[in-house]
Amino acid sequence: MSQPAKLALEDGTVFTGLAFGAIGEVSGEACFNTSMTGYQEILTDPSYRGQILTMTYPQIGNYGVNAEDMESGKIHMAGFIVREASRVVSNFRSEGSLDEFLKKNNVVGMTDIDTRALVRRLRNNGSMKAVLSSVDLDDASLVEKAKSSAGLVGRDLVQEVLPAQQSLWEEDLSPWIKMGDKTRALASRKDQDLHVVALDYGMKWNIPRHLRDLGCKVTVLPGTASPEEVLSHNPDGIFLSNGPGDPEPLTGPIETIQGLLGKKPIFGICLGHQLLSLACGAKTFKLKFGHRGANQPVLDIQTDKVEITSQNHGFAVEEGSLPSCLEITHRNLNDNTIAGVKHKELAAFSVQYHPEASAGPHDSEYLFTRFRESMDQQKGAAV
Ligand SMILES: NC(=O)CC[C@H](N)C(=O)O
Repeated sequence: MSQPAKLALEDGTVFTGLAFGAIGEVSGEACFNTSMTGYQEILTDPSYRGQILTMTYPQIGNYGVNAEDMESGKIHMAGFIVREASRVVSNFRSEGSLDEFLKKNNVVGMTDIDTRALVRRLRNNGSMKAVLSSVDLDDASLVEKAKSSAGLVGRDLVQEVLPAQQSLWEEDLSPWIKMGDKTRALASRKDQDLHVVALDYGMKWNIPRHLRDLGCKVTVLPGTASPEEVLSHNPDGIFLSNGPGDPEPLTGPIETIQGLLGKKPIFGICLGHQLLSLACGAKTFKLKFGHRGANQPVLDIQTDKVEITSQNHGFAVEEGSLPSCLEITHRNLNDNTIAGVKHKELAAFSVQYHPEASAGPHDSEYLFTRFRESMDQQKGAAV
């Protein structure tokens, strides 16, 4: 029989459920994800650093976990909450249960609360600081801890998930992705005729897998690299990755991007999109409860097509602050916020969502092709 666990929000609400995964206590921002599947990719996405995530889908864990579906080397999120953890793990790819995976990664979890009530509270009142504990079960003490916890705003969380050193990316895109998507338009290329430097702020691994699949050699550098360091690799293009937390305190990476703009084609995803926009003079703001899920509709203004996208962000680029050098290319159709921008004169564009999916639909894969085309164009022009 599991022992009890509690989630306390800074507004004084306390949910009591059962402990799951590791026993312990963590603080973080309470948020929710509306994906029905993909919990392993979500858990290992480094952008969740500092957050306690609740899945809205009521039963999680039924297909287990495996060594292939990792989006980074470990789980970075602070805590994980599900309504019901599947008691049965059944899939031919499964190598273990979600409970064991959480324990192995020392991640505190909880099951058996009314996740609908929690999510409704977060949607109505906004994301909140929270404490999840299976060691302290005193409501007043937990609420106090939630109130005095650090929160996300103004903190540099990227330094906690940065790679220690540069590396050459060597993993291919999973054959399951290609097999599962019969409409997949992208042809795999092995030639590595282009070189991309990926600035890693907590990068999801399916991004360099995609770049490699498009025929790019990918050198991964810590996101704190200087413009000189990046350019010393003589890249054909520069990729700006996703990553955790508030983008505004990341002054070093923003200055680096300013030093790289116009030198080589740039493509940014999520935090990379926010940093590119900040480098061009825009501002970012905190969304009320963020966008997290694999079912977020986005309009590509250029083609007038709607794509269903995978998202995980709590901040966004402020429309009123957009400098005249940037043009809006994509909009989130749930709340009309900016979902993509491009530079009007220089080869630089970015999206607030995740074309690499993992987990989620592959509608937006075309963005990798756009990046490849902008590199091909610039390389062709230079010859
Ligand atoms: N996935 C990401 O890169 C997230 C970006 C940023 N940390 C945000 O929450 O908005």
